[in-house]
Amino acid sequence: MKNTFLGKRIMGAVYAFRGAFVLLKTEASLQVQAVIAILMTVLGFYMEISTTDWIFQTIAIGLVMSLEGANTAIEEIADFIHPDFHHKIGLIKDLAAGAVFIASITAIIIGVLIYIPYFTS
Ligand SMILES: Nc1ncnc2c1ncn2[C@@H]1O[C@H](COP(=O)(O)OP(=O)(O)OP(=O)(O)O)[C@@H](O)[C@H]1O
Repeated sequence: MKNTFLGKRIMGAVYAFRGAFVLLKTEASLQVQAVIAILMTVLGFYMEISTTDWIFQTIAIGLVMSLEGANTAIEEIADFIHPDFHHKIGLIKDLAAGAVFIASITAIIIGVLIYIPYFTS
């Protein structure tokens, strides 16, 4: 079963699920983002936002959390290949963190654009 096409896809999903679980269990910034995601979901139900708004909110949450996961993987690779201080490693980590920062600003703007009409009507 493990060497069949379907078996390999299932095992890939299991490994990916394990990675997501490790991220949630160990990464403080991802835990904070998960709490914010839950709060925004509760707010979405409370304000009864539209399906389109749910789509944008879900994409914004997924974008930030998945980029945070990629950022963590990049940090792990950087520490593995060069555990000592090096300006290139610093730059690589800053660039990866910068990507999460851009996604976070985007998510905040999306959130403001979604909820302003609900709070002002
Ligand atoms: N080996 C290194 N060489 C040079 N600069 C580094 C190195 N490690 C970290 N830095 C600098 O410190 C910053 C923080 O790095 P760190 O690995 O502690 O990530 P972090 O932002 O604290 O993320 P996390 O809390 O998820 O580990 C980097 O963005 C980089 O500027």
